[in-house]
Amino acid sequence: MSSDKDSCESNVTSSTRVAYVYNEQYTKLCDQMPKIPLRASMTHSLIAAYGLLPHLQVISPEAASKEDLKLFHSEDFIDCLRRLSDLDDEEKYDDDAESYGLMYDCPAYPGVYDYASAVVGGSIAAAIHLTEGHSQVAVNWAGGWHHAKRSEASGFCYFNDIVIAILILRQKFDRVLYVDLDLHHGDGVEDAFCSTQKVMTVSFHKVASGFFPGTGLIEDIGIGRGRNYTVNVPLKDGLTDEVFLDIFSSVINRVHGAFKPQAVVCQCGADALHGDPHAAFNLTEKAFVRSVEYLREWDFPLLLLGGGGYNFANTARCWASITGSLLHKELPTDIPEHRFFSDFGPGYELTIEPGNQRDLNSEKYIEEIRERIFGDLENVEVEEDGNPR
Ligand SMILES: O=C(/C=C/c1ccccc1NC(=O)c1ccccc1Oc1ccccc1)NO
Ligand SMILES: [Zn+2]
Repeated sequence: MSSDKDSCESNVTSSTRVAYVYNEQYTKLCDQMPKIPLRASMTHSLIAAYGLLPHLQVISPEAASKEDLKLFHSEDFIDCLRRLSDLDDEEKYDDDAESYGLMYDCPAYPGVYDYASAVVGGSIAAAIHLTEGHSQVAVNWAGGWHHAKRSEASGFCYFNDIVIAILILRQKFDRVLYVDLDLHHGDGVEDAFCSTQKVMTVSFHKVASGFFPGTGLIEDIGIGRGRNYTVNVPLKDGLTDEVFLDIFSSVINRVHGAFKPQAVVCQCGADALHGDPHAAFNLTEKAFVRSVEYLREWDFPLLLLGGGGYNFANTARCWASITGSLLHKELPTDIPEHRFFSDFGPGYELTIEPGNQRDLNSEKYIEEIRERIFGDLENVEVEEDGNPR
């Protein structure tokens, strides 16, 4: 029985409610990630400054247990990260560190285990919220670490919260679709599910010689039973909102028709935005907002995660815009006064200017990859009851 609160609250049902992973300690932990200092707080503060919190169902996460982490990661890798995390910086790395990727891009800084297991706990809480039917959409902007492998940290990713969240969704949903919007190929998630028909991974990313991680070529379509259930959309520098949304909508439309997903996970890595130090694509927040709106129209349980994004103000702009769109709230263009207001200069506006780099994605190139992917998807046929034809 709804109380006499204003009407917009009373007709919030599980199908319109948006779950939002947050608590103060969680955000403070995520702020400590050396590559993205304070980004978690900047994102949360902007969402709060736009008055969105009262319309969200805030879910407070607990750190993932070792059992949770073992759903995907090897025990020796987990133990190594735990051990190195407890050392202070002066201690020398043990020689295992390198074999587990815990050097260079993924230093095992003090407390990294607490950060990485907290983030997995956030994505687990969001996934469970969806399997229990409490809401149709759940968001963990601190998650999305798509490069982490079973026994190896990679590309600033320690534990793969996405793979573990998908495994939890699979406990209830027979077919789960994973969509990766990050500038980089979602290799860790693709590797985890490349040989199964139960999870289709679709990654849109930059491919160029020497660009990390170097995988995600159009001819990589999965192996064994999973053949044709991996989709890679390799793109070039200068990508615009229009070209992206055109290839995104046509590919996702075919994926939907062929794979008939019952739940969707979307990684919204914001390093594909104009203004990111990777300086690759010309995208604005509109590419992300419209992509998520497209996925939302199917009205399947939808889990949204963050990921890359190293222009922190633009990343906050993008994820706040998506959050507002999920709530059908038009956010005023002027950034509201809040703790990080000064980071949003010189324009202090929510919208991101499109980049003007030359678009190397010719129409011919886009048509070639679209036709190739459509052809591969012709081989995907699932029965409504989930068995392959
Ligand atoms: O964002 C990523 C991975 C990025 C990455 C992985 C391995 C090696 C290099 C990487 N990228 C960079 O270092 C990189 C390249 C250009 C501009 C900013 C970059 O990141 C940062 C991020 C924060 C601080 C310094 C550098 N995956 O989604
Ligand atoms: Zn990235």
